[in-house]
Amino acid sequence: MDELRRRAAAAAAPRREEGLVVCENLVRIYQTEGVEVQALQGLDLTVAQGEMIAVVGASGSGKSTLLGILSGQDVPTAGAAEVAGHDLLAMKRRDRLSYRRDTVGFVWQQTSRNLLPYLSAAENVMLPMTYTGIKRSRRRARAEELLDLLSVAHCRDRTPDTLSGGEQQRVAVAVASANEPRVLFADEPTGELDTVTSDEVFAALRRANEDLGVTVVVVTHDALVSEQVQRTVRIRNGRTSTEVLRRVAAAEDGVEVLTAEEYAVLDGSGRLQLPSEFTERLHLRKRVRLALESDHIGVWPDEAARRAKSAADEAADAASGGHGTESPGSTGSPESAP
Ligand SMILES: Nc1ncnc2c1ncn2[C@@H]1O[C@H](COP(=O)(O)OP(=O)(O)OP(=O)(O)O)[C@@H](O)[C@H]1O
Repeated sequence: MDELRRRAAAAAAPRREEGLVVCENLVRIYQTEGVEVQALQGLDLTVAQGEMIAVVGASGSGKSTLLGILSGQDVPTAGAAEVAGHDLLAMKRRDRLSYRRDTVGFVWQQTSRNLLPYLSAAENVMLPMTYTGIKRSRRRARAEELLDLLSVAHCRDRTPDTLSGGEQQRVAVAVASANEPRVLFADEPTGELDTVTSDEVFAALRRANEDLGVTVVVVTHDALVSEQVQRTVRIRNGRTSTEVLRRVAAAEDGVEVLTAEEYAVLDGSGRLQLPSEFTERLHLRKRVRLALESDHIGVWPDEAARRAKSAADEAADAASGGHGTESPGSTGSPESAP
């Protein structure tokens, strides 16, 4: 009985993962003209304070939907999302405004969305500080410090139309960092830029992360960005599917090498997505057999499906001259397929 009570209590108050950004089982369903689109289908994501991560995924996988929710512009349909202790599902409208002003900063792909065209770079950076009660002289000093840190001090008195695309995006990072946000979200910040310029913008984001201590989440298609952060999270069909972790390790000869390892993401309910190249190769469909070994879990095709595949392989072999070898353990017939 005590055990049942303990389990019920645990289910009623699930222990949240620790992190500055925590999404658990996040769902976002759009309704348009009676059609339902499940943009996020139970997404889990944790970002630690001080981390800089990249989020990648095919078009339509849900990246922008996720950023819209985390930046306080959109509300999820279900699940849990917390940023720096703010519950994004329960947040009231007024709190949402101050959350967007003080807790998070954003950099969008379209430079025109980041900067006001009739203000100079320094005025653009000072603008978000207007409502914080900081004195004008202090606002100007901070704007200049930020522009200097991000290597765009020379752009201080120029309006955006006189800046290159890369300079505009670096000023945008300064604007997004003006109110000392806890997290900076960037949606394809280098999408419209060439490689060299994109490198400079990435360097500015890294500066914000390392020198200002801001946690950074970048949605990107740019390999230059996704391969330079320590963690890249891939979203597939509205869920986090894999993560690549990069580490510097010492090789036998003492030389430091960068290693990158890909992991599947296991959610709070024990679900994971198997990569399609694995499932297709082993003909894994619908059901699989699992076996617990001392240090890993084995995943095998369903026996009936495996027999059907062997039979299909044999038939293909026979058709091509019958020189193939029988698959080990192949005893079934196509009729036994599921
Ligand atoms: N406002 C909306 N109304 C209806 N459906 C939407 C809306 N916004 C997004 N969607 C749908 O939700 C799914 C996820 O879209 P989302 O824009 O988040 O993907 P994405 O990974 O950011 O794509 P891209 O890389 O092309 O920007 C898509 O099927 C999209 O069509």
